[in-house]
Order: sequence, then C-alpha cells, then structure tokens
Amino acid sequence: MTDEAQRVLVTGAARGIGRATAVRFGRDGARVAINYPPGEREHAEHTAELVTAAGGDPYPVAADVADPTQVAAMAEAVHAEFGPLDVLVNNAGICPFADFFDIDVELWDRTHQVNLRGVFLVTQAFTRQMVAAGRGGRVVSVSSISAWVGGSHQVHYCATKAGISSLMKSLAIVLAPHGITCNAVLPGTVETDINREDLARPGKREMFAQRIPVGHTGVPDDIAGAIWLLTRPEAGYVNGAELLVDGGMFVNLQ
Ligand SMILES: NC(=O)C1=CN([C@@H]2O[C@H](COP(=O)(O)OP(=O)(O)OC[C@H]3O[C@@H](n4cnc5c(N)ncnc54)[C@H](O)[C@@H]3O)[C@@H](O)[C@H]2O)C=CC1
Ligand SMILES: C[C@H](O)[C@@H]1OC(=O)[C@H](O)[C@@H]1O
Repeated sequence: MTDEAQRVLVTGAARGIGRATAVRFGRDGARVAINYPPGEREHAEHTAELVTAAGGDPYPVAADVADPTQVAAMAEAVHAEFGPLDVLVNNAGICPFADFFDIDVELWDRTHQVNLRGVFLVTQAFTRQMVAAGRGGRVVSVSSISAWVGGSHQVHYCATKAGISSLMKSLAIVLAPHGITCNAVLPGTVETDINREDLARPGKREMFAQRIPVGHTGVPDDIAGAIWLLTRPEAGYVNGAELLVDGGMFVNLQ
C-alpha cells in the first residue's frame, strides 16, 4: 500500500452501511467507487455528495453484483478510472424476510445470487487486477452475526452469510502471497432499510435492546469504522478473520 490517495470500491454503497463506509474512506481523501444497482442512481448520487463533502473523490458505478456481465463492465470502468484498487469492500446484500415454508426457489436463488455469488464475482474481477498490479491490498466482506446463528425468517439469508465468511477464509489463503488480506466483518443488528419493517414489529426493538449489552442496536458508522480499521497498515497481519461488531449481543446468553 502506498501514501497516495487510496482507491476503494464499496459495493451496495447507495444506502445504509455501504454509504457510511464510502463516506468513512472519503474522510481520508480516498477515491471511492460507489457501486449501486441499476435503479438506485439517485441514492448513489447522494452518497457521492456525502463523500465529496467528507473530502473524498467519488465515482458512482452501476452494476447488479449478481450479474457477471455487469460486474465485468464495472471492473473495466473502475480500472479505467482508478487503476487497480487498494481496498475492496463487498457490502451489497438483501434480506427478504420470509417464513421457511414460503421460500420458493426463486427467492432462495436471488438471495444467494446477490449475497454470495456477488461477493465471488466482484472479488474475482477486482483481485485479478490487484494481483496483476502487484501492489497488495485489502478485501473486506460484510458477512453477519447470521453467519454464526440462525434466524427463523432468514433461513435463506443466513446460509449466504456463512458462505461469505467461508469464502473470505479460502481467499485469505489464495491472496496472501500477493499481499492481499481477506477478512469478514459481522454486524449484529443495525437499523437500515434492510430491516426497518422487521424492527417495527411489536416488541422487536425492545427484544434487541435487552439482548445487546451496550443497550441499543448499531448505526451504520459502527460497521464502517470496523471495516476501515481492517484496511489500516496496522491490520496487515489480520487475515481470514471474522470480526463480530454487535455490541456484545452474541455473547449475551444468560
Ligand atoms: N442492517 C443490519 O442489521 C445488518 C446488515 N448486514 C449486511 O450489511 C450489508 C448492507 O446492508 P444494510 O446497509 O443494512 O442494508 P440496506 O438495505 O440499507 O443496503 C443494502 C445495499 O445493497 C445494495 N444492493 C442490493 N442489491 C444489490 C445488487 N444486486 N447489486 C448492487 N447493490 C445492491 C442496495 O442498493 C443498498 O445500497 C448487507 O450485506 C447486509 O446483509 C449484516 C448484518 C446486519
Ligand atoms: C436484516 C437483519 O435485521 C439483520 O441482518 C443480519 O444479518 C442480522 O442477523 C440482523 O438480523
């Protein structure tokens, strides 16, 4: 890694944790590629404004991370704009809450395609360029506490998050010889668009507040900060790790 402005891609940066992460890197003056799915241009433009206000240099780039053709085009566009990345943050994800018996094969496949295939496609496309450049770098993927626990209405989702954590472990082995570390960040519960409806269900928010020792659900900046920490030079020996960022919810059994 060099002293010049870092080149960063955050997938799913139109909203939520991805937006906060893009802004966090913007505060360092980074060049930040803001990936968004076609149809979310306005949200991505708002993220770009926030990155600029923070001191960064935004580059919004559309692509459905589940689509190999769109991911390849994004990799080409970002490379033409920035050259190889220093930091890749795989954040894009969906969680369509559903009863187990209502999950049809389309919902199962789409959840896996966005959450898990997306991380595979994006990481392969961008680390190929990083390896060719020989500058090293960092890959951080947003997994979840749901990689370690189950969810009655997240059967399809939890399996994708366990897959992301596993993928980072294997890629930690593959990419370390090229100076690229791969880690997963596992958020607990953070109120964003992905779960706003679920958290509005009677008693749900109170249940979390009681279970989380710090007393409240997280905010996107909590996760952005943890992602950022893993990209610092001091974190260079952290590789293949899962960093749980949940206010202590997981350990609070009794
Ligand atoms: N909010 C939470 O409590 C938790 C969230 N996470 C994970 O954090 C990540 C971000 O989620 P949030 O910010 O919470 O939700 P969000 O709904 O606010 O953000 C999701 C982002 O992914 C993008 N996205 C969705 N489908 C996409 C696609 N096909 N291609 C490109 N981008 C796409 C959306 O445009 C949006 O910017 C997800 O991977 C989620 O699973 C993990 C644990 C807890
Ligand atoms: C979307 C959920 O509220 C959120 O996502 C996760 O991965 C956690 O398990 C939370 O439940």
